[in-house]
Amino acid sequence: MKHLQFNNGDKMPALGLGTWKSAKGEVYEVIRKAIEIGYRHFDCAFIYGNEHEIGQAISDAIKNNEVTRNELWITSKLWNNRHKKEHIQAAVEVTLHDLQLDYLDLYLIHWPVVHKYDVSYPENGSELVSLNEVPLSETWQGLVELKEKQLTKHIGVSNFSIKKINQITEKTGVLPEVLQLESHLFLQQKQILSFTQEKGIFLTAFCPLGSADRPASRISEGEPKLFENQTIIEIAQEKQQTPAQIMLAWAVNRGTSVIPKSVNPQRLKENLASADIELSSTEMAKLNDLDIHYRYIKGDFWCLKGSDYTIENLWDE
Ligand SMILES: NC(=O)C1=CN([C@@H]2O[C@H](COP(=O)(O)OP(=O)(O)OC[C@H]3O[C@@H](n4cnc5c(N)ncnc54)[C@H](OP(=O)(O)O)[C@@H]3O)[C@@H](O)[C@H]2O)C=CC1
Ligand SMILES: O=C1CO[C@H](CO)[C@@H](O)[C@@H]1O
Repeated sequence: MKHLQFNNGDKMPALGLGTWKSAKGEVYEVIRKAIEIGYRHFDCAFIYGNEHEIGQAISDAIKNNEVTRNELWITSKLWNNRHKKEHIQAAVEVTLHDLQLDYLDLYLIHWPVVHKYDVSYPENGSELVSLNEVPLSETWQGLVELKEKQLTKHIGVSNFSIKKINQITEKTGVLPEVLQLESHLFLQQKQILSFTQEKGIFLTAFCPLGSADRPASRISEGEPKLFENQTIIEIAQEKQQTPAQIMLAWAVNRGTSVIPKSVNPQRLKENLASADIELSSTEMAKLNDLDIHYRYIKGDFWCLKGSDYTIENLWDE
């Protein structure tokens, strides 16, 4: 498995398993199967509501000598209602308890958005808290301290713009090690990728297959579908691979890590195998031309009337 190597020698496997929407009652078997077929990188989050079951699967696989803790790369994320400095350590401790781990490999700030403490999903602007009140640099400093306490080996951010990364870095003097964001052939994030490469930040691509199983409320009518794209289909046919494998191989071939979600044993295998597919410079050039800057996870659900969050200041575009 290709990997991204950190300054201290730690290696993040280039292809990991996404776990958003992997349902309780189902995800235990999925994780056991994934470990059996060779997955070593798992992308989790408190808000996915399934860390307890994932933890049980990891713990059982370790007890059963199928894998060691050292061989695994486990990411989790701080939810938006725990951004205040006094809440951060307790939040990671809940995640560590649920995952049955002593440390995470990577902990991320999930969104540059703050909710009130008892609000998981805000329904109106009064349930959101301004970044002027709880600045991202305060939350980032909290993650820096978690790393110092060895509760996580690496720290990073998710859904952050270049401007927000610069802000937290200037305030704390500490650069994120990883930026996780939506990236796929229709949203290639070329400017952010060059910024991160210049700074030595690794990029992890989420929704690499277009996230077709998102909640219906987050699907826009007539949105472009990666699986219907002719260039992807033709390259897949020529190489005798599947379209999903071409989408994932593109992400790995351009030096990012990528975290497709699946609960289907056949697709788990297919996706894992894509990390070893080499694409020629001609194939990469054709795929690089498919960018249409189309975002599936729009973030408009945070931009509620009565709050100061807007699409413009969320993405800084
Ligand atoms: N930081 C953040 O804010 C976010 C992080 N994420 C992370 O990224 C992960 C991936 O993103 P996600 O939104 O799940 O979407 P993906 O782009 O990974 O797509 C998942 C969908 O694709 C299907 N699928 C998987 N493999 C194949 C295949 N080989 N062929 C055809 N269909 C396939 C899955 O179905 P099936 O399961 O039935 O195989 C599911 O319906 C998440 O699970 C989560 O861990 C996602 C969104 C936001
Ligand atoms: O990671 C993600 C998927 O689930 C979350 C909660 O619904 C999303 O908001 C987020 O983008």
